[in-house]
Amino acid sequence: MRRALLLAATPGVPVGPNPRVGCVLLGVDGDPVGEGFHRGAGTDHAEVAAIAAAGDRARGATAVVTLEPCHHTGRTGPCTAALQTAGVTRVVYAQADPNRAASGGAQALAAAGVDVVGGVLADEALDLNRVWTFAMERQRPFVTWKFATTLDGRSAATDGTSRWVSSPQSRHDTHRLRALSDTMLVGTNTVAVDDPLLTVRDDHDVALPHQPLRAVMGLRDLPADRRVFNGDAESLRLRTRDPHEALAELWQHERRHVFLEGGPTLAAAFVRAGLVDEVVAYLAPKLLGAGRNAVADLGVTTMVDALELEVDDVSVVGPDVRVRGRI
Ligand SMILES: NC(=O)C1=CN([C@@H]2O[C@H](COP(=O)(O)OP(=O)(O)OC[C@H]3O[C@@H](n4cnc5c(N)ncnc54)[C@H](OP(=O)(O)O)[C@@H]3O)[C@@H](O)[C@H]2O)C=CC1
Ligand SMILES: Nc1c(N[C@@H]2O[C@H](COP(=O)(O)O)[C@@H](O)[C@H]2O)[nH]c(=O)[nH]c1=O
Repeated sequence: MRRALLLAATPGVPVGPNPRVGCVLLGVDGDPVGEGFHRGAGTDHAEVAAIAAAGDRARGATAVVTLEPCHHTGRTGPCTAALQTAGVTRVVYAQADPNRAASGGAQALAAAGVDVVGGVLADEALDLNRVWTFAMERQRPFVTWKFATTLDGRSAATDGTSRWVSSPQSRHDTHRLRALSDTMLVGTNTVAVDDPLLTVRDDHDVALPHQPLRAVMGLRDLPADRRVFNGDAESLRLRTRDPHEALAELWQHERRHVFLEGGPTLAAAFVRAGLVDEVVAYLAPKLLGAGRNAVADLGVTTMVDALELEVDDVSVVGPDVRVRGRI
């Protein structure tokens, strides 16, 4: 299972809405005879890739897989059928499939006479697909709200400028985090004021080959020549002010992880709706004294009602401090 977990964690995969999955096939004498991992929606599932690698040696084999084998036809066929056709007689999996559409594989295999064991290193498998699992259980994308603020809690100066609050090191770090998501999200006013690109770029400011969707939320019309609508990545207008509606639409587009980059108005709307699942704040050692608050009104009027973060990481990034936590 540790080998299967390593395969699942292969960097750069999967591309698209699917989880990371790895599989090792052990032949009748217990030696590995094939292995595989999932590369992204529409490509072979890990079990099918491992079976292809094992060939005839899959007959009588044990499949060790990080996620319960799927039992549905999506873009590809059910792994339960592929395992049985290949003659696999035992299946050991880590995490039960939280995807309602694809679950039931363990039960189906057991009913067909396959020896099935679940839950082996389940926590490690879950950790690998933390965001995807959350999204599947809630049937909506996981939301990370990231913002950069001065020490006195400002995200822009009074004239609207915010380039830059955080240091180059922090901004490189942000691009690393952007790359982990499948959707960038900002409000219409950030597009109007900042004209952001919202792409994922490397340390030399070059766009990476795979880009998240760039979503802009709000009702107003925006000029077509804003950079967020250029051809560097896909763009989407979410013509709503309702965070639930926006996430539902993104879910329809098979989005699992939204990276909300502001501004303060949109961020407040998501916080008030209880739809921020992770906060990443970069605190820059700068003072503005006036300007835009890092987040707009949250309806909190007294200290005991302050929203508190359960902090799981505090790191120094260049001259800034990065705080990560859950509300
Ligand atoms: N330091 C940082 O990390 C960041 C700083 N900034 C700075 O923040 C400023 C822009 O922030 P801000 O003005 O708050 O803009 P936002 O990007 O939050 O956009 C606000 C607009 O979004 C639309 N909207 C969508 N959903 C809602 C909702 N639920 N409630 C209210 N409005 C909604 C409204 O416009 P509509 O009429 O179209 O519906 C609203 O005017 C700029 O100065 C920018 O530089 C921005 C991002 C990050
Ligand atoms: N000002 C500010 C941030 N602002 C966010 O980054 C967007 C610009 O993205 P791009 O055009 O792709 O570089 C901007 O519109 C806003 O959403 N981010 C930060 O890490 N640090 C900062 O100081």
